[in-house]
Amino acid sequence: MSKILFVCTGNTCRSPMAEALARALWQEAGIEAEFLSAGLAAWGESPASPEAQKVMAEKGLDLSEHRSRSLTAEMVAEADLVLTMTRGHRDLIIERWPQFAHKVHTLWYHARGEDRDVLDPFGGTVEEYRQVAGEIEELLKRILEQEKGV
Ligand SMILES: N[C@@H](Cc1ccc(OP(=O)(O)O)cc1)C(=O)O
Repeated sequence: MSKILFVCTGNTCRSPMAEALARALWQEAGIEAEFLSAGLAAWGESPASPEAQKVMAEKGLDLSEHRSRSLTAEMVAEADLVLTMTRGHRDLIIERWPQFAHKVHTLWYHARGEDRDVLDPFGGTVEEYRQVAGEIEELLKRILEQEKGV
């Protein structure tokens, strides 16, 4: 079973939403995979931001149990694929652990081959979070289609 790790900065907004959305999409498609998320600058064990929780709840997904975690070498080593929200995140991971460079990509690049970032909604409005969640969901659907060989 493949293991996909999503990485952002704080692990309270983008990567927890990506993790929850991916789990739901893959489950719906009947494809087994394991998902987790972490942050490069995660602070303690913080819950997902209230806006992220709200936007996920609108989609029937529960982020209330989420607690932020810092990315570790072990997490990267154990993942089959590491998808980052920005090129900066990708570059930092590769700088820290060059031996895993082959499996670290941005979400945008892996989904669409484009050098773009999923920008940080931290401090933004719920509508901004909704847009970011929509962007992440579209990119995940593209990856899922590729996995299904569509
Ligand atoms: N800006 C935050 C850190 C932070 C940054 C980004 C952020 O969003 P995400 O979880 O999507 O990286 C969350 C938290 C702070 O000052 O503590």
